[in-house]
Amino acid sequence: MKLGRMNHIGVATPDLDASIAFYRDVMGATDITEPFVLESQQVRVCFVNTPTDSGINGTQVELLQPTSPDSAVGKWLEKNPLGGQHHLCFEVPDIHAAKSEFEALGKRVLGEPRVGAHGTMIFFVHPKDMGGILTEIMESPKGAH
Ligand SMILES: CC[C@@H](C(=O)O)C(=O)SCCNC(=O)CCNC(=O)[C@H](O)C(C)(C)COP(=O)(O)OP(=O)(O)OC[C@H]1O[C@@H](n2cnc3c(N)ncnc32)[C@H](O)[C@@H]1OP(=O)(O)O
Ligand SMILES: [Co+2]
Repeated sequence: MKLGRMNHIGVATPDLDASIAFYRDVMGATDITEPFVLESQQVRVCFVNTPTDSGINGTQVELLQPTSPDSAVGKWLEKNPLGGQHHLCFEVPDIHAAKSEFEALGKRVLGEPRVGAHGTMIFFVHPKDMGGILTEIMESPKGAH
């Protein structure tokens, strides 16, 4: 696996609107997307866009509020009620090649690739195989490579 761009840091929150206010009022974020529900992951989600020198394509903070207590984020919040860093997401050019490479290294890929919040395919690798960090692998948007 060749490490790609860090696309986003997933942050779980019990209150998405309060987290949006925090990033806007405390952190000075000026570009926060409208929240939407992603049923497949049982989350309400939005992105805090961080600026870069060139002004484009900064790493995002992905704010996640569970829509069900039985979801992955819901269960995580049960153990971490204040919320916090939930996962890191790296881009790859080819999602299926990346999956095969992780599996060949004995890493547990959690389910089949599916469409993520950016409209490209994603999968997750088990935190216990990744130094304690739940890792999301995301196919880059077309034209990024
Ligand atoms: C918005 C859409 C999408 C995107 O496009 O960006 C997303 O980001 S969706 C994000 C939410 N979806 C997911 O997280 C899916 C993948 N996650 C899972 O499949 C599960 O959460 C899990 C990682 C397999 C854990 O589930 P489970 O085994 O049922 O929970 P446990 O509580 O028993 O955990 C076992 C073990 O792992 C530790 N753990 C769990 N989650 C994390 C985490 N986020 N980071 C680090 N470690 C984690 C947990 O503490 C347990 O450890 P021990 O207590 O030592 O046993
Ligand atoms: Co994510």
